[in-house]
Amino acid sequence: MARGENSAPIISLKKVSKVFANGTVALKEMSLDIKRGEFVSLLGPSGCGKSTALRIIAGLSTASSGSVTWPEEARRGKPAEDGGHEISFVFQEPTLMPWATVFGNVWLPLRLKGVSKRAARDDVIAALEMVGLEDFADSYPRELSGGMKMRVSIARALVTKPRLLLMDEPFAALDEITRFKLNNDLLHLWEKFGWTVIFVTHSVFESVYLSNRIVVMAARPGRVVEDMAVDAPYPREEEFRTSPVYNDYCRKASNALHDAMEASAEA
Ligand SMILES: Nc1ncnc2c1ncn2[C@@H]1O[C@H](COP(=O)(O)OP(=O)(O)OP(=O)(O)O)[C@@H](O)[C@H]1O
Repeated sequence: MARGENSAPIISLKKVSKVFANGTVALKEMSLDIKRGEFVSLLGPSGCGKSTALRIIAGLSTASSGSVTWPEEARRGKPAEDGGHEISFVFQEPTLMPWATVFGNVWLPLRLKGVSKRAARDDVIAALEMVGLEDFADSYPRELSGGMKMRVSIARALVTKPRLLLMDEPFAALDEITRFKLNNDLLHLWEKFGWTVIFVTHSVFESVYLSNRIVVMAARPGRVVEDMAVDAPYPREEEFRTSPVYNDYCRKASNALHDAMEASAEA
């Protein structure tokens, strides 16, 4: 079956609202179905609720109203153990433990599940190989560049073999060359392993390059204003960045973002 087609959504948000204690309406009636294998970007101006939506999906925050369900799991009759839903989260900052080696940092999620260092070894090395850092297992974070630290953070997210990868502006703090390189590496991994990815970004260019679907959001209150497919084949390599089809999608996404910002300013 082609990715994302003819299957129950992996996660379904129905009219999800989030009102913080100070009265801020971070999300208003957000509905979103994500299917297995999709690479979905949440694109929108600052404050439109992208991170809030991701945190609710991850179970790090709860909705004030509306529902968050996992229809595919329910259909398989196999809810995730301990409500875990096989999710991993990558934040904008690598958030590595400075006193631990690269190996120790990547081992952490398994260690928290009670997996010993010896038992975790193969999985940790496999995750480091995925991000090209297998030779740096004994290095400390201070010895690594910004891009390498982010790779460690990604390896730490991958070591538990998640089905859903949530990424909150993971490359925003990196220089453009490193960002492009990590974009390519992430796409290669996604194509190989078939995860589902929800990727938060401010960048039109990054969202078009990576995703097969872009959900554009507006602020005050945070809401979905456009849901557009990026119907360009993978693998996408550097030539895609200079192709007419890429430019067309960037223009479309840029117009949608512009409209979203106007809608946010008017609100
Ligand atoms: N804990 C909180 N208490 C009160 N308001 C909050 C809290 N967290 C977020 N907000 C507000 O909710 C709105 C949505 O925030 P959120 O961080 O989800 O937006 P975002 O689209 O991810 O923004 P950015 O792109 O700047 O990271 C903003 O107005 C923000 O100030």
